[in-house]
Amino acid sequence: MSLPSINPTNTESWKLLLNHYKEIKNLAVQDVFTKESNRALNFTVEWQDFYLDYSKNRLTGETRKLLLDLAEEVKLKEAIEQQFEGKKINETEGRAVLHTALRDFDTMKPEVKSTLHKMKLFSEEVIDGTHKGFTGKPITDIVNIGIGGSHLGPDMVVDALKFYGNHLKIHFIANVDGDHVSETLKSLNPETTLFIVVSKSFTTQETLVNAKVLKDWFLTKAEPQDVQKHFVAVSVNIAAAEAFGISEKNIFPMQDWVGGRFSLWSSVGLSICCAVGYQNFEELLQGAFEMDKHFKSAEFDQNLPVILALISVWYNNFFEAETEAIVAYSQYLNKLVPYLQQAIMESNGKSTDRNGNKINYQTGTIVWGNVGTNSQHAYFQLLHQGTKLIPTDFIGFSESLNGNIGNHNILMANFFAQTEALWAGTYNQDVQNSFKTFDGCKPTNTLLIKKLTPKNLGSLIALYEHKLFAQGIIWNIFSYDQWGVELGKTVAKDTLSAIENKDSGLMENESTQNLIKKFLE
Ligand SMILES: O=P(O)(O)OC[C@H]1O[C@H](O)[C@H](O)[C@@H](O)[C@@H]1O
Repeated sequence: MSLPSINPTNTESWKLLLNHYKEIKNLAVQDVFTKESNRALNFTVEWQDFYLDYSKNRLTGETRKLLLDLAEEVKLKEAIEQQFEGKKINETEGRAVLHTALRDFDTMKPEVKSTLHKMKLFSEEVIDGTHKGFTGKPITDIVNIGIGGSHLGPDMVVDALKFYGNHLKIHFIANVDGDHVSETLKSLNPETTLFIVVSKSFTTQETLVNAKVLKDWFLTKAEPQDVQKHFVAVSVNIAAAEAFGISEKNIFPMQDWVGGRFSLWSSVGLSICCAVGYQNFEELLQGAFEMDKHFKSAEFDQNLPVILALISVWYNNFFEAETEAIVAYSQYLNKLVPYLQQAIMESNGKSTDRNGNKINYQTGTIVWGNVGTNSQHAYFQLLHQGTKLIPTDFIGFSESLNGNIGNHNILMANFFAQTEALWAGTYNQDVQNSFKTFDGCKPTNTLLIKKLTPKNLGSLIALYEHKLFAQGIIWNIFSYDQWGVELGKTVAKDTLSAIENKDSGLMENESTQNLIKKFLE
């Protein structure tokens, strides 16, 4: 059974939404809070430690109803079921999409269970010092070598859960930039460093090149037989990892039904496990599992990922907003946006529909942002008074982790103040100075979460995973392939031969030829 393929613009609800949009697009809706009783509570969803207030949006009860109808008409419910049932919904690659199976503690697949067990035993030995380096010293540093999904997820989570961390220092090498590799090596001692080579395919150029550079560096101080104590791999491609010189017992398997950008829950999360301990890693998974159950079973009008997806479609396809910002008021979530950029933009950056036809409406949004309050002093001017509409998600936590209540109160005062200022602007105020006039009506979703725990982080990540999937279904695209990335990789092989052979003529394009010539000078 394949995913339903329905052009959203042909649905009845889309047509009604178009008319409805015309009616409300120019309304200054700031005063909905005085006009509608219980506006805030009517547009709020409370679930476990999460409180989503989406009342500061340019939508009414009618908008919500029509958007919910749209979700029904494109058969979102059926699509969700197909994903969780393991149907091959990644049709262009003929694969199921089951990152949710990695955290399904009710019916865990045996291969998932055994990999988790292997991760637990290994990480415990590294943390407690039982696992020794080639000179008998315990491990102090871990280097995760991987790129894209084999880097962004672990890097983000290790940083986000720093509070729960132990003595191990985790480093990440993704870029093939040799300067970065050299800078990282400066602080490392081969006797006490563990390298985790993470590549689902074990064919990614950057990762294989970096892994070889690091192995060569290691072998300047150690003997070939010492490699097994210092190099482990995470991959679907066991044979390629073995060919690199890592023995099977040191390879942590993963499955092809786990997409790279959704793989932090798999053995790709080994560096997370080592950084915060297996128990915290399992809680991260538990949090995601809770969100999975919510996504699967909650009515759409109470369903966090579905609500966020529909609001985003409303701005993207009707208001023609091209981008959306995500601003987390927690320094621990410094790397959330780069992580979400891959998850969201690699998934929904598509212009062919599920029937293989060119699409004539907008799909994937451009996602950007940073942490608050830093963002306020950088680009918030554009949110407040620029000409573009930029719907923004605000993510904040009621409790801080280290105390320091004074700072936390100020942080959160800014968090609340911004959504209010963006919404209200100077509406209804007698401002004589046009430069100091703020239109307001700038939409925001506020996600207030009790505390940054591993479990809540797991739920938060899964929330965005499901949001992007729901959007992909509405847009009638395949969210789980990434053919666009492949072309660049192929061309890079040609440019590398042009560079290595010192022959810019190997390239067809005149501009590229000239640039390579200049580079070779
Ligand atoms: O894990 P690997 O096979 O090395 O792949 C790493 C990355 O490669 C490409 O960039 C893909 O587009 C990503 O989705 C993937 O995460």
